[in-house]
Amino acid sequence: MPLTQSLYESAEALNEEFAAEIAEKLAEGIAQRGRASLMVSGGRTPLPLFKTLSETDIDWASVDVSLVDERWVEESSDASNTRLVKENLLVGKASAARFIEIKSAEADATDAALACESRLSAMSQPFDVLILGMGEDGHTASLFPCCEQLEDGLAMNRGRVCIATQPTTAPHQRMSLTLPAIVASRNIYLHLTGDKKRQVLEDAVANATATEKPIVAVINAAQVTLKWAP
Ligand SMILES: O=C(O)C(O)[C@@H](O)[C@H](O)[C@H](O)COP(=O)(O)O
Repeated sequence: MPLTQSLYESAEALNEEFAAEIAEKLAEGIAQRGRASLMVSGGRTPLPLFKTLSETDIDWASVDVSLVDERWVEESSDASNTRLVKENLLVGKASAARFIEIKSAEADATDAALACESRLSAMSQPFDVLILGMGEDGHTASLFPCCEQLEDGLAMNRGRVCIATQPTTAPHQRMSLTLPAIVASRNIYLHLTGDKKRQVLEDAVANATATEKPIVAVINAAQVTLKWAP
């Protein structure tokens, strides 16, 4: 599948145009199906986009928001993607959106995966807009090249929407959407900033297998739009 590339001169330009495009796709979903779904990634890259989106005119009361992946930590932790989203996206105009929690009280995310799938099933699926990030090791969502659960995460025929993963090269157990749940989404974006990540992506697409660099699994299976700025 081809990777559509939207390259911007600055992160500010990217945020403005990307937020407007997300607004348009969510409005389409609401017009056609009554509600729309927005799946976001955590990490540092989306922070300025969250701020722009939170002030964008969208019928937020008709939007369900959740996470592509979560670190299995308390919401009070700085590493919590839930906290990041609640403090930076679900504020201002976007505070009217409904947030579907990925994290729950179980100590081990493995014991929480089926209940998490059931909460996500309340959202309009396939997801209208899904935004991925990527690590410099080629992981996306919490599908890490090093994790034992990668085969399960990439399997297209096991009927799973999310699984627990345990990276060995990054902290925290995770909950992650699986490849089939990601690639079923209506509009899939890969949001990257900086030359280094663009180089990692180019090298991965040219030279790596899906298990070596899981971002390749997504690009091979779906139409993905890269949103990149320096
Ligand atoms: O919770 C997470 O860790 C993610 O959702 C993860 O997949 C992230 O998108 C990449 O690790 C990039 O992270 P940065 O944006 O911080 O570089």
